[in-house]
Amino acid sequence: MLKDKIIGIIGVGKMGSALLTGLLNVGIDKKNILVSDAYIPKETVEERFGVKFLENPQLAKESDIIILAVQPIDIPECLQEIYPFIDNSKLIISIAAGIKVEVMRSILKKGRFIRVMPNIAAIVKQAASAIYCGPRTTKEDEEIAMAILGVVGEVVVIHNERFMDAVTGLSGSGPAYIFEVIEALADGGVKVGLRREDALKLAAQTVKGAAELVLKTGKHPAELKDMVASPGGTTIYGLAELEKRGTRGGFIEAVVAATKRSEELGS
Ligand SMILES: NC(=O)C1=CN([C@@H]2O[C@H](COP(=O)(O)OP(=O)(O)OC[C@H]3O[C@@H](n4cnc5c(N)ncnc54)[C@H](O)[C@@H]3O)[C@@H](O)[C@H]2O)C=CC1
Ligand SMILES: O=C(O)[C@@H]1CCC=N1
Repeated sequence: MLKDKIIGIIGVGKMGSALLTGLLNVGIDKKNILVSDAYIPKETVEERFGVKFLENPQLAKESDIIILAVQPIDIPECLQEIYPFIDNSKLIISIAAGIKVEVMRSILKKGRFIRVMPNIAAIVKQAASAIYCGPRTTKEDEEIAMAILGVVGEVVVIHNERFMDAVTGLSGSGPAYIFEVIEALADGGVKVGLRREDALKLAAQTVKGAAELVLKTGKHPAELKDMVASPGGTTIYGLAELEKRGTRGGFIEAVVAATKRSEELGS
């Protein structure tokens, strides 16, 4: 389905380059991918990825699918640049936090829009992504977005755009929360005498293993937690410390705050 389309990626920073690498890794022909970036030099991009580098307007003209992978603040300028080359045959997929389909539509007037939210684990093909298909998109458009995001991880479809901000607060920003957890667990390990490298490996693998258990068993996390905590054992003492410090409430409020910020970015 993607093989006969020209895919243009605007912005090849952290997320744009992860998507580009994912597409190349599943065998999309380099000739069918175009990229642009306002700051990363053409030579650097062409040498690193072997794909054609164009300015934004030319990229928009030549692409069937345009992926916007710039910061939210840069979206309006990008859209102004590509405006003359957008007609209803173009599918525009934005990964920008907060930017609503209607905002893009109001600038470009034409085109079909899909708003998506992947996360940084796209770099290792373990992203948790959500997609929202705007009005006038087709079933094929949805399948295309699923296929593109699918090259970097798991994808869910969201049917109400309002919840894209919630996705952003949870899984879009979420890896950063978990990196702090991993760092803190490793620090704890170092405090009780482990070597830093061992502590970090054990902490990261612990998070990965716990996540796999939730995903593969389908059990509620509380049930899995109970499987770890033996009566009068070590785990319940650790958990009691987390409860004293309101750790669970902290994570809940982190998601709420990031969701609100996503809403602000879009207003
Ligand atoms: N970093 C993350 O974990 C995630 C980021 N996002 C979203 O992805 C988007 C990109 O984020 P990152 O890749 O982290 O940012 P980044 O800063 O690494 O990359 C953005 C790229 O856009 C380029 N750029 C800026 N203005 C441009 C223009 N007018 N034309 C062409 N290129 C331009 C920059 O030179 C840069 O290379 C943002 O909108 C962000 O909200 C979504 C999910 C996760
Ligand atoms: O922090 C941000 O705004 C972006 C969106 C989700 C993850 N990073």
